[in-house]
Amino acid sequence: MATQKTLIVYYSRTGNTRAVAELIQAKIGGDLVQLKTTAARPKNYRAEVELNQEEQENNVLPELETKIPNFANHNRIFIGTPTWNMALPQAVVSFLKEHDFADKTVIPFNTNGGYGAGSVFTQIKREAKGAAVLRGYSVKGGEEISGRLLVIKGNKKVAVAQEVDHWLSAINVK
Ligand SMILES: Cc1cc2nc3c(=O)[nH]c(=O)nc-3n(C[C@H](O)[C@H](O)[C@H](O)COP(=O)(O)O)c2cc1C
Repeated sequence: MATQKTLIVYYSRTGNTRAVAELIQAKIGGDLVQLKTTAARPKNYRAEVELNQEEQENNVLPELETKIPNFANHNRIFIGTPTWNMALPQAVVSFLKEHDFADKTVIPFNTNGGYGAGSVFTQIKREAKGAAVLRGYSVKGGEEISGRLLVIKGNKKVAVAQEVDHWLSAINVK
């Protein structure tokens, strides 16, 4: 079997999805990349909720500042994303549309405010054309709406690390 070159790409506003990405990297290695948009996002939560909804409704694809020059060299791509308005943040849609996933293995993961992954896994599956998309992992992260930002830390982080281990074993990813 060809050697696996792993990329762990994630989008994260308040650090929860990043925390999961780091747990995955600690477990199996790989290159860790945070997606950032060229234009600064609103700092204010309500303003981000509104801008995001507008972008989703109008299929706006925010330009990404993050470029991954050696993307083609990776055959295994983890994609981490929060749920925004029960769907993907449009920056993650930009990333999916900008890259060629043919013959790659894609492994999605998600954090959310308690309402679940929404459509993020089905959207990733739809956009990552030609990829084998493995079963994703989803966990409750922050609730910025109630002022809870980064919660995947301390004991919760230990528990999430165990769940990540079980998930990776179950999908046979080493
Ligand atoms: C713009 C925006 C929209 C959100 N929409 C949802 C939602 O529809 N459902 C949900 O469960 N959580 C929602 N959340 C909460 C995030 O999914 C949750 O806090 C997640 O852990 C944030 O990940 P991060 O810390 O990596 O940014 C939303 C957060 C933001 C900022």
